[in-house]
Amino acid sequence: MQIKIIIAGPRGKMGSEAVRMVNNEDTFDLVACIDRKNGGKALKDIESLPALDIPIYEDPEQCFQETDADVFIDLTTPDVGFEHTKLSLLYDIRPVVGTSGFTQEQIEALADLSTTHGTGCLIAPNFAIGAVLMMQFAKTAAKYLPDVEIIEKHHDQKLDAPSGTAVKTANMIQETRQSKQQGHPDEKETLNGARGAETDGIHIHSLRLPGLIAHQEVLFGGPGQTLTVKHDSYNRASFMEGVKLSVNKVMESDKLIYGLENILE
Ligand SMILES: NC(=O)C1=CN([C@@H]2O[C@H](COP(=O)(O)OP(=O)(O)OC[C@H]3O[C@@H](n4cnc5c(N)ncnc54)[C@H](OP(=O)(O)O)[C@@H]3O)[C@@H](O)[C@H]2O)C=CC1
Ligand SMILES: O=C(O)C1=N[C@H](C(=O)O)C[C@H](O)C1
Repeated sequence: MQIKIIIAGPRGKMGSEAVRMVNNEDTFDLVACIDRKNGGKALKDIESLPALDIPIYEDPEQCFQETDADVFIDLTTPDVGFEHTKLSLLYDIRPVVGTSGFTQEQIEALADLSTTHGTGCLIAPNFAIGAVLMMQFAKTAAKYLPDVEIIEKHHDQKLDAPSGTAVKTANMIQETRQSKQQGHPDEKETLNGARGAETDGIHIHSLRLPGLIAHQEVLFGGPGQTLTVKHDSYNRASFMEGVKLSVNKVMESDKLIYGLENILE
């Protein structure tokens, strides 16, 4: 069976990689794109993209209304991605969302909409299989070594901090770790932010530098020992196996799935 796909953000770093991946998959058909143009070149003039003989929409609602599609892939920005995903569910087109930076409330709202419509939806904070394994190993380690800090490092064009991966890692750690405040009870920051962001006592430090792609270390400490679980993405192709798997799996789902670990066999 052919899976008909819409992509939003086709000229972006991830979106352009997804366009190439979909074009190279025999069972996937790219049927439309949502692209705001943003005063830049037309999609057809972007050398790194394959020739696209499909409708390109600026208005997402018009795209969902007029396009016969099975799956919608969003790789845009947090605010826009949330609106796109809502609309896609309203039109019963299954979203696969890589866009990060959604709040917990937004994810819950999308889960409700997905269930009400019986339309599958997959939100993956990280599509790289290695990153998912890193999160799972961290979840296991936290059971035995509950003192943990997360360092995530990304390219300097990233809009959201902390990364979706870091937030998801903290959530997964909370599933096995007893709630605790870490560090000295009397510790004080002499420079605001020195101890990073904090959720349930877990500190998250976000680094942004040119040259980086997507990297994370989860550090655990116990008496006389530390353990580091680390993952690096060196290019955006690292995410594409996960996008492929998500497109196939969302076709079989009638509710929202949050995290690639829930579809890995
Ligand atoms: N889940 C995962 O594994 C991964 C997730 N991500 C996430 O994916 C998202 C995209 O990342 P990345 O590709 O690096 O970012 P880019 O900035 O390269 O791409 C984002 C694209 O979204 C487009 N866009 C912005 N606003 C709109 C709009 N109103 N309508 C249509 N398109 C719009 C931009 O268009 P324009 O060019 O005109 O500004 C741009 O092309 C981010 O949220 C990132 O965190 C990234 C990597 C992996
Ligand atoms: O913006 C990125 O690049 C990435 N964003 C995702 C996140 O916020 O975790 C996934 C990956 O880290 C790359």
